[in-house]
Amino acid sequence: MKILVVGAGAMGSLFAGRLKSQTSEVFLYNRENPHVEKINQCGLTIIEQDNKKTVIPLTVVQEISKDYDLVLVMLKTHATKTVLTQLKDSFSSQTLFVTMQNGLGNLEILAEIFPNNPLVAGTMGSGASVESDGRILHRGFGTNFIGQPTDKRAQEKLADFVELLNHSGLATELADDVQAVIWNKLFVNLAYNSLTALTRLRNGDILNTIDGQNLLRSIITEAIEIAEAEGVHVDLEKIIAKCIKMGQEQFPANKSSMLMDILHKRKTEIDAINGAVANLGKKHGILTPYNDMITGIIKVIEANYSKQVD
Ligand SMILES: NC(=O)C1=CN([C@@H]2O[C@H](COP(=O)(O)OP(=O)(O)OC[C@H]3O[C@@H](n4cnc5c(N)ncnc54)[C@H](OP(=O)(O)O)[C@@H]3O)[C@@H](O)[C@H]2O)C=CC1
Ligand SMILES: CC(C)(CO)C(=O)C(=O)O
Repeated sequence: MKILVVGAGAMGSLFAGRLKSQTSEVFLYNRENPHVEKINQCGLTIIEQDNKKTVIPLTVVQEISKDYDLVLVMLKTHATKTVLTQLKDSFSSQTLFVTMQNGLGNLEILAEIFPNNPLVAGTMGSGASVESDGRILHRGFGTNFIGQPTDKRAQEKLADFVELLNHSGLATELADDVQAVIWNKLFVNLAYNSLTALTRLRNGDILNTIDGQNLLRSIITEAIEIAEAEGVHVDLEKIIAKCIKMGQEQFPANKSSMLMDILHKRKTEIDAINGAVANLGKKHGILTPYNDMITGIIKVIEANYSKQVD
């Protein structure tokens, strides 16, 4: 099975690097940048949990041939439309697209670009950050989940893909209720991504203070009301306890993807995360003051990077 990972940042590098230990038929796509150049010259270095380094030969391509069986989308949500629209004609209608990006609306973006292809969404429990060009820190160790495509051939491809991920050490399960999976991951991102981006802390450090824990609780509580209004049923106390446990055990040392965007003065995924909850609140007539304020503050930061005072 020939696999293309689109987006060679933290997660694209991690997944492609791990898959490469199982199959030679994995490629990464990204526009040229210093991280990409370093991978092509020296291989990808993954710094693992025990700080052991693995160097994996990988190729990051800028040209795509038509014969990819499966495309794993590892872009930031706001880049998906632009990047995949540019590449649109490079794929056959049989290619299975898998998005495991954070936030709401990812499958819908793919469906707009590839209305005739098999598509499936999922979530990542893994976590990583690009530490320097060609080097990533692997610091998130939860389970990944992927829904089931309707198409029979796509189901077979996905089963092979999930097997490769599991053999590569990235624990991955197929999920029957992909909406529940997406919302469960959203609760995590609503709290950790926004709070780490605003405080410049690693995930686990949000939990060091009662104030941090209370903020996590307030942000998630608001979102649970929205989830219910969208037909997704969740138990408030169970979800909050689960999010805290994950922050303590699965990814405490990770620098969240939104923190990395803020540190590198890039656009964040706030619109697909806290902004999406705030928008759904408006749709359902439910107040979401915490998510509104967080979205507003992140947007003010994004719009004023060049004016920041050190
Ligand atoms: N990091 C983490 O721990 C986790 C992240 N996620 C999710 O995974 C997804 C990917 O995140 P992550 O890997 O952290 O993101 P990164 O920012 O590290 O990587 C994104 C990649 O997309 C590339 N890209 C963006 N725009 C373009 C473009 N126009 N053309 C070509 N390439 C482009 C970037 O290249 P360039 O640098 O040149 O712009 C970069 O290599 C996100 O949805 C995130 O929320 C989920 C779980 C954990
Ligand atoms: C789970 C978490 C918070 C790991 O850092 C993540 O999904 C992210 O950083 O985007």
